[in-house]
Amino acid sequence: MPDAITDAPVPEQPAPDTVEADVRHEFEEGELDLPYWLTSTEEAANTSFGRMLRRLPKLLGEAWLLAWRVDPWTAAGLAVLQIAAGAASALGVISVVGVFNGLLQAGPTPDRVRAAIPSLVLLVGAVSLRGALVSGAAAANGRLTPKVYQAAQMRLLTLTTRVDLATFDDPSWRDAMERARDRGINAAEQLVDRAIELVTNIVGIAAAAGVLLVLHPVLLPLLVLSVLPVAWASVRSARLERRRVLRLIAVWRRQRMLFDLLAAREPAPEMRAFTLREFMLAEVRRLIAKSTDEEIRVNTRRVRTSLIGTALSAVATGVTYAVLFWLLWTGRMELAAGGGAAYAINMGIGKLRELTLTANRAFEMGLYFDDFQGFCELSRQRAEPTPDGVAPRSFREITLDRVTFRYPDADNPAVRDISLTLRKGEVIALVGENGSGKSTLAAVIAGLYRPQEGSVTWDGFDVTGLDPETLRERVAVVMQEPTRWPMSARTNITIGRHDRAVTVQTVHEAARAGDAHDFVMELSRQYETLLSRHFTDGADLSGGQWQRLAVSRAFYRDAPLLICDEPTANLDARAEHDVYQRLRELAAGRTVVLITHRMASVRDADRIYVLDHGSVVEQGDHSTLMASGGIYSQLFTLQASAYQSA
Ligand SMILES: Nc1ncnc2c1ncn2[C@@H]1O[C@H](COP(=O)(O)OP(=O)(O)OP(=O)(O)O)[C@@H](O)[C@H]1O
Repeated sequence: MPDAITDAPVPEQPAPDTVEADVRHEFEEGELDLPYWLTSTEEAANTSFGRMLRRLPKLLGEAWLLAWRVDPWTAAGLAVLQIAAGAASALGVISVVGVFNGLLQAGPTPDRVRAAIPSLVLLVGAVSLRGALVSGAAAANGRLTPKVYQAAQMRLLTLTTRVDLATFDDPSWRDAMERARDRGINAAEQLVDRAIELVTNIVGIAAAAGVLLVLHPVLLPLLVLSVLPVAWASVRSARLERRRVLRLIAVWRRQRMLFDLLAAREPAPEMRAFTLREFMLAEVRRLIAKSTDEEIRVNTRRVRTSLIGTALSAVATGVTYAVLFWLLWTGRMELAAGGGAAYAINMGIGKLRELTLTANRAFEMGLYFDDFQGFCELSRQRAEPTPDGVAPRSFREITLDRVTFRYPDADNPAVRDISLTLRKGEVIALVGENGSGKSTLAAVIAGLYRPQEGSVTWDGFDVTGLDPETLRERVAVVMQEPTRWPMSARTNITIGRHDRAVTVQTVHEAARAGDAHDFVMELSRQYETLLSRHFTDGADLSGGQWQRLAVSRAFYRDAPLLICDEPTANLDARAEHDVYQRLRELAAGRTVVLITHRMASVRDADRIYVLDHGSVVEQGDHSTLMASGGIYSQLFTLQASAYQSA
């Protein structure tokens, strides 16, 4: 989208429509025709068939295991009912053949009817029994599949929330997550169904095949042959659809992102202010057109494939019946047996088609369930290690020794070779230009990212040996872009220590410390006001008010290490002054890491680290750094002079 526009080559003195054409050209290539970021999924689509066939039994087993874990009694009941239904339908086939045998045998008609009656009674019994069993199975299924869906959803969320933070910046993991979420969860549910259906079909076919084998062995392979083209067509069709999904998954993601942007409250003002409506709609239209074209193309190919399969199958069925007639013609088979055989062939073809369709659906769902399982496995590999060590309740010293951290897929480290020490009761400031690595370093200190090189120690304990959750229990963070939790004002504060019993006094204290109390009291339901305009009676706050709530949340957390990433960027001058005043009070006995671009706020810090391109280039207190005449003194003087001249 916009990046494609900026990257587009612009001729020196272009005619306006030449630029338009270039831009459009660049634009169109970006999404579908040049999907370098889709290469891996393309490969998956190409290589998945053989692998998938080999994996299918295992996947069916895994889906079944999921169902078994969720509700073993219902799962077992369902399996028994479905298999019994298959057996009843097999009995039906055999009894119909018996009816034919009776009716077509030699002798007077009343004798023939009499001979057919026992089989007819058996047939009625088998059909009724099958009906009852199928209803029972449907009831069990209705109970089981929602639970499987729920279990799959919970597994996905549990694993997603357990991966380490850096994994969220890995696009391949995000793609895998989208695929697992979009289709994988459904596939888990459906695969359980398909696994059972497959068994039922196989029982039914075994009956038809048994009958044919007894009547004449040559009929069975012919029967199989007549269904093979349909099977081929179904599998090919599933692969085409799967390839479409893989090709378009990133386009759909983008489409959904744009859809959310167009429908969400937050970007709505800017969308109007910049008159972006047509621009954005055009982009959505373009993406929809791309995916619709692809869908039509694939649908046409699927229909063509199905037509070829059906035509070939019709020819093979014709051959089967021709062979049957030949057997009757040449006296190799009795007429009575011929009637039964014709019925068994008809039934067999129907059952085999059902089996093919079920197997195909199982195959298709297996592909998506494979995605789901693959994502679960990937997330397990990326799960944060949870060593047994417990972080000390408080600490005297946190030391970073030659720490380097690189985001996934990034060319350069965001912080490199950094050594520093934070002592209890100190206020440490991190300053530097945009992108110099301050937030990343703060996240490393907070235990949110694990550095690839170097070590972080708390009172000499290497954090790699400590359970990260216990470490974070000791840290309070005011994020640069605090999350606007769509919950009440009270919860927005108490979520900072959600497991602590809430008292009015502690909530008010934290809110006062973060300068949030006064405006919260002005809300329609004060602390109980829902902070989301998406719901009736919900309220929204200004950027500064949200920031004050975030500061209050951090105060409420009451942790020995407080990390503030530009806590006052949206605050007015008075609120900023008050917050810093309280931060200084709070710092007594605690450690504060402060990131800010407002140089006046850091002059009282015990130590200031100046970052540039991920490295510490200067350090010391305010007067030392001013005296050295480096970046810090330049930035400070620049800001001070701006105020003085104003
Ligand atoms: N999630 C991420 N994935 C990949 N790269 C990132 C990510 N976050 C930051 N970076 C990159 O890491 C570098 C350091 O970013 P960081 O946010 O730490 O800088 P900063 O000094 O806090 O900037 P600012 O003053 O603008 O907040 C930048 O080059 C940035 O592009």
